[in-house]
Amino acid sequence: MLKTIESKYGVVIVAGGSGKRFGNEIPKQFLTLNQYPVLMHTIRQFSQSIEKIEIAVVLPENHHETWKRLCAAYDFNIPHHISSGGTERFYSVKNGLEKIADCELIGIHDGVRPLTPHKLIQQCFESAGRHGSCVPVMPVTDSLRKGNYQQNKPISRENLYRVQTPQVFRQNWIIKAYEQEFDPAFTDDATVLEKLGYPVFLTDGTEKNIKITKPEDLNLAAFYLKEQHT
Ligand SMILES: Nc1ccn([C@@H]2O[C@H](COP(=O)(O)OP(=O)(O)OP(=O)(O)O)[C@@H](O)[C@H]2O)c(=O)n1
Ligand SMILES: C[C@](O)(CO)[C@H](O)COP(=O)(O)O
Repeated sequence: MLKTIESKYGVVIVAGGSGKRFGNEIPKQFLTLNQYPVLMHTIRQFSQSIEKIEIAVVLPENHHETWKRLCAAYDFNIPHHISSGGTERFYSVKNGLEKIADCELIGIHDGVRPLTPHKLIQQCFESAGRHGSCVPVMPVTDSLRKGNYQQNKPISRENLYRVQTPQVFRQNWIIKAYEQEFDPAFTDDATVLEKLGYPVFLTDGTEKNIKITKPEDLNLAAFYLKEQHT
């Protein structure tokens, strides 16, 4: 557990999406993974990593009742604020940020990354405390080609990274960044921050920090959890 002493840390956990690529009627963040809904695993990882962390959870507008029912059914009582998702992840993050009071650092995390290790969460907050921002990444390991099936060419994978969350920032930087107009080039929070010229510091992520995007990812997450307990 990272003890925050006088500093205050917060996290916005975005779970306001509908999960089109997963293709299930109930969005993937509410599906069961090893006895608990995905989103409960995610929230628990943060509450167990950082002492007294303030948590804001963003849910689809039409699923507040679903979440209320799940919290009651699972006796889930980790304190958290709730807000509603927007049409883009950008707007969901913006809504979540409004719920977090004054603090030094804010993390932003995908609700569908339920296996983020405590150590990685702590590493991102510690590093953002030193550098102002911190984003976990994994080096690309496959060979890469750019183009289409008929015409394509190899491109170097040197210095290319896959980006994960939690992405952690000084609160005043990220609040200011999210005051910008939405830009389709905003694919994560680091892209929002750096449009204002703030530096993005990287740290090593982990393969286990998977994002549940398609049904096979839920199976992989279950496999990782089983492995952890054997
Ligand atoms: N308007 C949105 C879109 C996404 N998210 C959240 O951002 C995280 C990463 O997004 P992704 O995996 O793309 O989730 P979905 O948008 O739900 O999936 P899809 O793109 O397949 O529809 C998820 O926790 C998702 O709930 C959100 O809060 N609000
Ligand atoms: C924020 C993110 O998880 C970093 O990899 C990713 O950009 C989310 O992308 P998605 O297209 O919304 O899944």
